[in-house]
Amino acid sequence: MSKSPQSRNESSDDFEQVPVIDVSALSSRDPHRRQDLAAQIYYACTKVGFFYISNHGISQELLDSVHNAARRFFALPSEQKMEYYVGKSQKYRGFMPIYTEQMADMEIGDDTKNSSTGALLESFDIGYEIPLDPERTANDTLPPDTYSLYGENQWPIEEVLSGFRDIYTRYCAEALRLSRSLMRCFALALNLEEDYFDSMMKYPGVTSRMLHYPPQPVQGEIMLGLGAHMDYECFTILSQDNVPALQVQNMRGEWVLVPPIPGILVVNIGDCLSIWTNKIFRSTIHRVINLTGEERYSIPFFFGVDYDATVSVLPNCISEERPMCENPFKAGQFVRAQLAKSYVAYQGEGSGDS
Ligand SMILES: O=C(O)CCC(=O)C(=O)O
Ligand SMILES: [Fe+2]
Repeated sequence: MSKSPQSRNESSDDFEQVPVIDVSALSSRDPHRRQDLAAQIYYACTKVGFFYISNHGISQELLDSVHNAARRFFALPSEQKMEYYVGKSQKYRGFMPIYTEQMADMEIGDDTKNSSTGALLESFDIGYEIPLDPERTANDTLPPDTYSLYGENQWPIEEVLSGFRDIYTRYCAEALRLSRSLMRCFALALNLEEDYFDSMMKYPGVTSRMLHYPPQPVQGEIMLGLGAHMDYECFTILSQDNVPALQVQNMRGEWVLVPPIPGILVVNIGDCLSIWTNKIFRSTIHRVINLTGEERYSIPFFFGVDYDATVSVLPNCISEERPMCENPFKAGQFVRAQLAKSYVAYQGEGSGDS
C-alpha cells in the first residue's frame, strides 16, 4: 500500500535505528504501566514513525503458520495463482503477479533497473470481512459500502491450499485484536481518553498482504522490491521472515535497515494517523530491496478506522506554530483515493465482487 514521498526534513534530532518496545503493558490493569508504555510509543511515533514490538501476544506458532501459508501460496503454479488475479476483484483483492506493481520512486542509484519493469515482488491481498473480526459475530453484516471498499476476498479453495484461509483468518483476528489495543495506547499517548477511537473501530478498514520478494534475477543489477513510499492507513503491523530487506529513511535522508528480529513485529505509522495528529506522528518513508540472494516473505497488516469515520485533526495537536494540516475527511474517501493511485497499472475487469 503505497504513496509517493513528499519531502525530506532536515534535523539533528535524528534516528539511526528503530527502537524495540515491550508492549506487554497493553493489556495491563495498571493504568500507570499503560501510561508508561504510551510515553515510549509517543516518543517512537514522533521521532521515528517505526518501532518493533515484543510481547505483542501473537504466538510464534501462528506467525510460523501464516508464513508457511504464504510460502505455499507463492509456490503454486502461475496459472493457479492467476485464478485469484486481483483484476477479477473490484475491491483490489487477490493475487498480483511479479513486475505488475508500479513503483512509487526509483532513485537508488545508476545501477538500478527501473520502473519500466515494475516491482520485483508478487502479492496476495485480502481486506476486512466479518469472519476476520473477533469482535463481530456471524449475525453481523457489513455496513453500507459507501466507498466501494468492503467485500469478499478471493480465497484459494481448500483442494488447492488446505488450511490457508483458516490460518490467514486466525492471523488477521489476532492482528485486529492487537490493532485495537494499539489504538487505545495511541489515544493515551495523545492525551485523549483511552477509548477515544473505540466507536470508530467497529468495522475497521483493514487490508493485509502476503508478499514474496524473489532474489535479484541478474547479478550486479539492483531491482527494488518496493519503491520508497509511505503507508496511508492509520498504521501497519509487519511480520517479516528472517531475510533483511526493509529500510526506512531518517530525516538526513539516510536509509536505516530494519532487520528481522525473531518473534518480534514491526509497527509503522501511516498517513491517516499522521494527519490526525497534525503530522506530530511521523509517516516515515520506507522501501524494500532484497539483496540477500534468498527468497523473502513478509506479511503487512494495514489498520485503518471505519471507512465512514471522520478524520479531523486533533485540536490538541494544533498550535500557532503548527496550523491544521488538512480539513476533515472520511477515512474511506482517503483510502479510495490512495488505492486508485497505487494500482494505476491494474484495470479491474469488473467481473463482480469476488
Ligand atoms: O515487506 C516489507 O518489509 C514492507 C512492506 C511494505 O512496506 C508495504 O507493503 O507497504
Ligand atoms: Fe509500506
